[in-house]
Amino acid sequence: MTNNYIAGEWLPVAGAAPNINPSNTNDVVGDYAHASIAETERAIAAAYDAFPAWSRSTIQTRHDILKAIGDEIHARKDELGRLLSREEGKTLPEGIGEVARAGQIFQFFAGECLRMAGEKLPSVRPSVDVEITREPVGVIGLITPWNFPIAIPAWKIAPALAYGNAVVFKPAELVPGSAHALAEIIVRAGAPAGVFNLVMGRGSVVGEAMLSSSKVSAISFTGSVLTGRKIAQTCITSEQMKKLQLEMGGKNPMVVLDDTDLKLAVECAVNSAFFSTGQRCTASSRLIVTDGIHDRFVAAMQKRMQGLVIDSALKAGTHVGPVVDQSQLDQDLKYISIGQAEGAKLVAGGELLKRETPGFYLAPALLTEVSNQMRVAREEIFGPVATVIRAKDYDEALELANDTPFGLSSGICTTSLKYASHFKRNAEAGMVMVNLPTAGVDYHVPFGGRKGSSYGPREQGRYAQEFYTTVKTAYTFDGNGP
Ligand SMILES: NC(=O)C1=CN([C@@H]2O[C@H](COP(=O)(O)OP(=O)(O)OC[C@H]3O[C@@H](n4cnc5c(N)ncnc54)[C@H](OP(=O)(O)O)[C@@H]3O)[C@@H](O)[C@H]2O)C=CC1
Ligand SMILES: O=C(O)CCC(=O)C(=O)O
Repeated sequence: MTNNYIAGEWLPVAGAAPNINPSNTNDVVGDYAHASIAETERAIAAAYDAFPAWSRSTIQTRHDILKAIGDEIHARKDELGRLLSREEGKTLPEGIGEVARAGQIFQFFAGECLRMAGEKLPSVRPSVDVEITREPVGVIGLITPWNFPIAIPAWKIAPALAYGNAVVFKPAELVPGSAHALAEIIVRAGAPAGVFNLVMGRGSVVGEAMLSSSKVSAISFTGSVLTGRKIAQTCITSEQMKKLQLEMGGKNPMVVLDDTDLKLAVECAVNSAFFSTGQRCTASSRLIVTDGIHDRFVAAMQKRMQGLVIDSALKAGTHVGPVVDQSQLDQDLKYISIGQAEGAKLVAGGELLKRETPGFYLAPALLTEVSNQMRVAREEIFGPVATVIRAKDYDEALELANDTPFGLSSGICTTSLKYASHFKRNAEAGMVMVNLPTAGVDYHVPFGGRKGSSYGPREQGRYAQEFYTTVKTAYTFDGNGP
């Protein structure tokens, strides 16, 4: 059984759960610990005790630890990528790519340790100086989803440690393997006891213990809107007001205009909607296509989708791996039926597939004749299911793109500089992509959305310091006269 890492020790715990390979449900990746409330509280207390010393550690110490973590992840990207793909179901190139990205994130934040800066300003009063500095926040609880088993933990853990915070990390129950491997690397790199704690287990047990603890100053969460709202309700009450960062769902539009390069638009749509099995909060799930190109676009999509290889994540040549588990598969199938019942037409995919090994294989689905008011166009499905919505022109396409409760990523495919520039300025989203998939972001720039997609400061890049630090303004009177 694989243990939790609490207070500087790998601790055996009472409970464990099997980690199943979605490409082959007969393959158990391992049995991973399930922590209790008491064990979670122990991890929180250890982080709380370790915080003062770590917050005063030198930037060189933090840099060296983060760099060692990033370097080891990078050096082992093939092996760790295989583990990730085995437990989550994204293809091997996607798994290896994600691990490489996690390594780069730690290397980036190693550099950020050395780039911490403050400000010195004149005061409005004589002989007074004002200094503005950033300080760590305290113990930060990190709650992560299953769809990016190492990159999302990396982009929360790396800035948390870089800016001097102590961490209690709860990975998603479905993907403990990558989290455990990452924890081993962090420990090996020399993070002092208590500074980093891995507590695997249920959201309803471990997660909730973190939310209600007065020793946890801040929570960074990525996952569903439902859980995000619940977290907000627990963390911001009359009893406690934790600092919060919530990254939740998306219903990301990709606008395709008449003047687009059709081949490019189809590649962007297939990548955004179906790669990583559509299980990305940045996935394009609404393809908003103007009249003049609509039918040609749908036909080209059907043709392109016929060429997609859906198979085991670990098999060479697979383009789309399995859905992560039975419950997500049920959700995908349910939404395909809901769409059809609402009047949408299933023009490609949507059927269950049998492969050499038993797994959750679903042919990516394309629904046409979708209106923006249908449930399939409004609710996050989180699977390889895309909808096509017809628009009469650019203005209507933009209006439809913005008519959603979400606002994470928004894309446009066009050869027109005029429309691309207008879209960049007017898309109501945190990220805008021109002639690119809506998913797949750089690791050194801010990530996050608007409206129902995100709450709190941005993640990633140097903007991450907004969440992982707190600002101090210090005034000094030097005793001299004016
Ligand atoms: N926007 C995004 O990036 C993501 C969106 N989703 C959406 O969420 C749906 C369900 O996926 P799911 O993984 O269940 O998402 P959840 O939001 O339930 O899970 C995300 C994380 O939160 C934890 N969690 C669950 N309940 C609580 C709680 N009460 N208190 C604290 N932490 C909690 C989970 O733990 P545990 O491991 O026990 O579940 C997991 O670590 C998907 O179908 C998709 O629509 C999912 C993943 C990512
Ligand atoms: O698109 C990406 O690169 C990141 C997506 C993501 O963070 C998510 O799906 O949770």
